This record gives sequence, C-alpha cells and structure tokens, in this order.
Amino acid sequence: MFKVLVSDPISDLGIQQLVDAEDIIVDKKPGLSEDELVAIIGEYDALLVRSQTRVTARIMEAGKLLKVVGRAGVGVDNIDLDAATQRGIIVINAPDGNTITTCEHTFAMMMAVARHIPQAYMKTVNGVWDRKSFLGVELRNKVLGVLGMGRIGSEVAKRAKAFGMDILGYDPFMTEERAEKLGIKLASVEEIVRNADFMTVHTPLTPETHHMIGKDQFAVMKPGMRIVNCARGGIIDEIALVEAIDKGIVAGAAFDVFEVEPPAKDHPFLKHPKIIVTPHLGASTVEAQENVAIDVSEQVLHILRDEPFSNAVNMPPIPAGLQSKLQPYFILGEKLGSFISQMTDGAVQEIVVGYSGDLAEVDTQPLTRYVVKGILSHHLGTEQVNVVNSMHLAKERDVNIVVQKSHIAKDFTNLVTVSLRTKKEERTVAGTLLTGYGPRIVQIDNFPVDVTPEGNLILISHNDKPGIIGRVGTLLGTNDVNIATMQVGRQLEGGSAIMVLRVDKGTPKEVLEQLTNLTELNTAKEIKI
Ligand SMILES: NC(=O)C1=CN([C@@H]2O[C@H](COP(=O)(O)OP(=O)(O)OC[C@H]3O[C@@H](n4cnc5c(N)ncnc54)[C@H](O)[C@@H]3O)[C@@H](O)[C@H]2O)C=CC1
Ligand SMILES: O=C(O)C(=O)COP(=O)(O)O
Repeated sequence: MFKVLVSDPISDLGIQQLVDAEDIIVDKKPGLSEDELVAIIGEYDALLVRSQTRVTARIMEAGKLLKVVGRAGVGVDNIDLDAATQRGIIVINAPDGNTITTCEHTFAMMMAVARHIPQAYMKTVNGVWDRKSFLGVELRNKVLGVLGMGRIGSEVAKRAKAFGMDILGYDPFMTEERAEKLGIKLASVEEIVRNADFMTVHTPLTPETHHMIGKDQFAVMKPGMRIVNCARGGIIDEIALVEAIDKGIVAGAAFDVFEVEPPAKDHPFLKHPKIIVTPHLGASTVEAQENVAIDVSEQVLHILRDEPFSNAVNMPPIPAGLQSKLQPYFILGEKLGSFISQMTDGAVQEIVVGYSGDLAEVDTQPLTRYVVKGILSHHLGTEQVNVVNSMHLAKERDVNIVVQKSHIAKDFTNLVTVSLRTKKEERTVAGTLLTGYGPRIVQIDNFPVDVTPEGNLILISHNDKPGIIGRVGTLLGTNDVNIATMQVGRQLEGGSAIMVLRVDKGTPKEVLEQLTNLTELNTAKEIKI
C-alpha cells in the first residue's frame, strides 16, 4: 500500500484515480506548516503540491519513504530540486494542463490594464460615476513584447495576433523557423524594451531571469509601456517598476505574482493607482485544475508502481520513442551493474560503459543511469540509490564515468559492456538481450559465457584442470547447496577459467571459504541478483 499526501488544494476530480486505486491511500491535508509537514511526511510515499507548499530539504530529509513530489502545475521553484535529486526523490510537474488558462488570464490582465477595469469598478460600486479618469488604449496596432516564448508565451502570441498586435518575441531557444510559423519577430530584450507598447513575461524564475527587467531596462524603455507579469514574481524588479511608473515611463502594470507571496500588507503595488493585481490566479480555472491534477496523479501512480513515467523535472526527459526502445535494456543494464560490482574488489574509481550495435545509434544516457544505479546500489544500498540520483552520487564520490560506442557488436545485434576500475583491479562483463529469453551475460572478463543474471550465483575463477568441477559439486552437495545450472568458460585448454553456478539458496560464507581452499580454485564469490 502506498500513501499519498496532498498538501495544497488540488482538484478532487483530478485526483480521483488515486483515490480509486486499490494500492493507494490518499490523505488531504492542505495548509500545513513546514514543521507540521516534517512531523508527518515520514509515512508517505508521495507528496502532491501546488505553489503554496514549500517543499524544503528538511521535509525531504524527513520523508524517508518519499519517492515522488508531484507538482500540479508548471513552476517548481517552491521545491528544493537539488535536495530531491540528492535523495533520489523524483520531482514531476504537469506542464501542459494550465497553459491556455494562464494565457487567458494574461489577456484578462492586459485588457484590464489597458482599460483600467479594476479601478473603474471600484469607483462605480462606491457610487462615483467617473467617465473621465479612465481613458484607455486599444491593443490593435500596438507592439507586444513577449519574454519567454514557451508554451504560454506562444499561446499569448497567437491570440495577440487576433487582436491585431505586432509581436516581438525573445527566447534563447526560439528558432527563426518557429518564429516565422507563429508570425512573430525575434528580438533582443533591449529591442523589446525600446519598442514595445505592451510587454508580458512568460519565463521561469531563474538566476538569469531574476530582475531581467530592472533599472537599466526601465532607463531605455519606450514611454507609456504597459507591463504584465503572470509568470513569476522577481522576473521584473518590483521596486524599479514602481519608480518607473512614478517617473511616467510605465503607464500601468498588471501583476498576478509577487517576489514574496502573499505580499506584505504595505507592498507598494497594493495601493498604487496604476498597478492592478490578482493573487496568483493564473492557473485557477476549473479546467486547468482538473487537467493538472489528472496529469500529475497519473504519473505519480506510474512512479509508485515502478512503471515508465514522464514529466520528471530533476531528470533529463526521455522522448517516448527512445523510452520504448531502451525500456527492455534498463533491467539488463542494472543487472550488469549489480553483477560487476559484486565480482570486483576495491573502491570504484571508474565505470566504462560500452554500447555496441543498434544501441550505438541512440541516446543511451538513460540506460547509463541504470548501469550506474546497479553498481552503486551494491555499495550504498538499494534504498539510497535510484535512477534520479545515481549519476549525482557517482559524481559526488569522484567516480569517473566513460561511455564508449561502437557500431560493431561482434556476434550480437546489441551488446552492453561494463568495465569497473577500482584501486585493486579492473573487471568486465558484457550482456545482451536475447529476444524471447531476456537479459544474458555473454562475457565475464575475457571468458565467453551464457549466464542468466538472476537469483543466487557463485562466480568461481579456477585453473582448467580435470576434476575441478567434480570437487566443487561435491563440496557444495556436502554442504546442502543445490546447483541448478552451471556454466564454464575458458580461453585455452588448461589455462585460467571461470565457472558460474546458479544455486537454489544463498551460500554460507564458510562454504565459500572452503571452495577457495580447493586445489586449482582461485576465488569464489557469491553474487545475488
Ligand atoms: N501565474 C500562474 O498561476 C502561472 C504561472 N506559470 C509560470 O509561467 C511561466 C511559463 O510557463 P510555461 O510557458 O508553461 O513554461 P515553458 O517552459 O513552456 O516556457 C518558458 C520559456 O522561457 C524560456 N526562457 C528561459 N530562460 C529564459 C531567458 N533567460 N530569457 C527568455 N526566455 C527564457 C524558455 O526557453 C521557455 O521557452 C513559468 O514560470 C510558470 O511557472 C505557469 C502557469 C500558471
Ligand atoms: O503552474 C504554475 O507554475 C503556477 O504558478 C500555478 O500555481 P498554482 O498551482 O495555482 O499554485
């Protein structure tokens, strides 16, 4: 049974699939403080949030069972991603569900600031019939600057065209072709600031976008500009904006978000006649809330059930086509990692992963994470290591990871080779996926073998001399260790050789020691997969 904690107001309909799932218990406890969350998070496998809950390192530290933090929305700036990655907690968001809703709120704000709607409403309901103070402007034929041309920015641009606006867009990832398709002109921040009549921001808040519109930009801004921020507080410098309005540079501003939320009671925006505000309502429609909750619940279910999932924020995304191609190899990669780490002595210094054949053609980075997970799990424990933090944990321990690719895979269509270098030795295993048979280890060091990496194994290195197999069999038999299968590999008759035995249960330490005392037997290691 998995326990899911919902700590922000999230659509009931959206999380219904979690509530209905037989293996899930959902607890809804919105509005908890950090201390309250720390006190209870230990019993939960998943945490679902919106933007109110700050998911801090302390909360994740206390979340001993926590596998996933699901954000029912886009921005994850309320979640300590580094802490999550270090602890192997997957953070997912729901990036598509609130795009249109937030785009529409942006237009509501743009129209409202152009026509002074909130100010006019206040006067009217207070009994003042004032038709002189609220002369507005049209959107038609105006230049709209859009900073951040992602999902929301692009939708804003499309709709702005219907209003007859000319659009200047800035986004470091925007290509000329895409700009042309959207019917907008690419421009720099400075060009937008100097030329736009309206400006709207749709970037995440990052060190790069923090105060990207500040004193310097207001100094060269086209007088009379109107500014909308439905993205994140802090992209526009709040103090510099108030100054720019008071100097007559900016004609008006509409903000849905603040540098600190909720803003202090004496925040300069709250009483300013030319600034209109909403309390972070960009994503607040029935439709968007259902969409994001459905999306995030679906992925949380996949993660808890160990199924393929999407929208992880602290892991590079795997395109769907690649995911289906690599998926069968994930188990092979992890088993190879586990196998080699158990057969190698000493602290790991370097991992070399080789991909040959068809695998050389694709992005194998996700698969490398599984190999590294398999290796590190042996040393750090399976609870501590997963595909989110495996590369991070390796880096933290100064383990060098080298990936090599070759189109030639000897006798196999695909081959994954893993070499481990420690202070003491360097060992290698190679494996492949046999259609219909699953993962196979086909090489251990220089010895060709055919081993199914599963269950209790004993890896023996010995000299290829008559009688050795019999002696091993007798010793194990005497100690009640039943051999299920046996594989022997050698390169030269009479030379060094290896034996891989699958046995029905774990082999006691004393029996392994007795094995190494047999004549012509060099080492014996237990490997559990
Ligand atoms: N007010 C609200 O309730 C809501 C706010 N948001 C916020 O809106 C923002 C945009 O959301 P989406 O469009 O869904 O995200 P997105 O990821 O699709 O788009 C963000 C775009 O910003 C661009 N970008 C990043 N750094 C930049 C920089 N330095 N200069 C210019 N562009 C830069 C990216 O290349 C990307 O295209 C996010 O911050 C999100 O959290 C989203 C939904 C609701
Ligand atoms: O999705 C986002 O980034 C938002 O800002 C929406 O926030 P909310 O879920 O309404 O608290």
